[in-house]
Amino acid sequence: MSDDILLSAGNISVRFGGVLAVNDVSFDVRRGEVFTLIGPNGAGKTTVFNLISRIYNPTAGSIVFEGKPLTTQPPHRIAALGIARTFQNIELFEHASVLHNLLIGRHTHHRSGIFSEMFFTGKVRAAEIAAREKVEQVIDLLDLQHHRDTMVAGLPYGVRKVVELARALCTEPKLLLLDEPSSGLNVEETGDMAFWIQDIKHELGITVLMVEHDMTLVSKVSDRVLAMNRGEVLASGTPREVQAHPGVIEAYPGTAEDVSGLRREAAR
Ligand SMILES: Nc1ncnc2c1ncn2[C@@H]1O[C@H](COP(=O)(O)OP(=O)(O)OP(=O)(O)O)[C@@H](O)[C@H]1O
Repeated sequence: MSDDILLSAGNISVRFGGVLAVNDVSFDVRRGEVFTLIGPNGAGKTTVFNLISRIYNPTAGSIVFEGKPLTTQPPHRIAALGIARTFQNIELFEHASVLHNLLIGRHTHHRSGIFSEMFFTGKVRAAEIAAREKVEQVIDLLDLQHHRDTMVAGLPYGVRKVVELARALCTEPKLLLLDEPSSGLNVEETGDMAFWIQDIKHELGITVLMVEHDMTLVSKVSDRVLAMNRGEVLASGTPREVQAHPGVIEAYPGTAEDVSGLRREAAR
């Protein structure tokens, strides 16, 4: 596997009873890029995400991360390997402040041994200082200073999405999985989200693998796109190439709006 490939999925399939949710799908995610999975509802995008986070096991195929097989790793090792994710439905501690959520997020992924923690050794102190510094850096990057001491439950939905993104970044991932970052956001908030994703790529150099429906966001931030339908790969390439692909436009029978959105983006 070439050095510039961070994650490689080879001929992966997943079957749930009679449903072949993912059927012989292969793709590579290059270091430093934003790679996006698109496709109509039920295409298999979330299942691919859940394979990478080790929530599911593939029925067939392999996933390799930094040259090592990922599918032999237990789910709790994923964060330590350098993979962080956000969820379609935000998962944060509602009754803790933004700062605490970020510190907890950081802490659960960077544990020292029980002995060092009990005696608060130099190593633990250094880790605590590093955690604080990282959290402050992320608060600055995502412009969350104003909300740092606010309880998550009291924040508007759009800000909570940014906090969830911040929590994932505090673990200093090599690969960030974003599950529908624009879901529930209005147009202006989606524009802000595009801006944060670009900053994460350019300023932190983090590779992003995203599932997203909003084609404006997809076109703005993605280097490459993989379109899926009914568990299979329909097309892959730049956002423009994929959106102009006849099979992709055909696969969006849902609403006229979806299709015209795709055509509009492809024509830009
Ligand atoms: N745990 C499960 N058990 C049984 N079937 C499942 C499970 N997870 C997903 N599926 C099925 O697998 C197929 C792919 O679903 P998946 O959620 O991956 O699609 P998706 O592209 O993420 O869709 P959406 O855009 O609606 O989130 C669907 O037919 C779905 O019903």
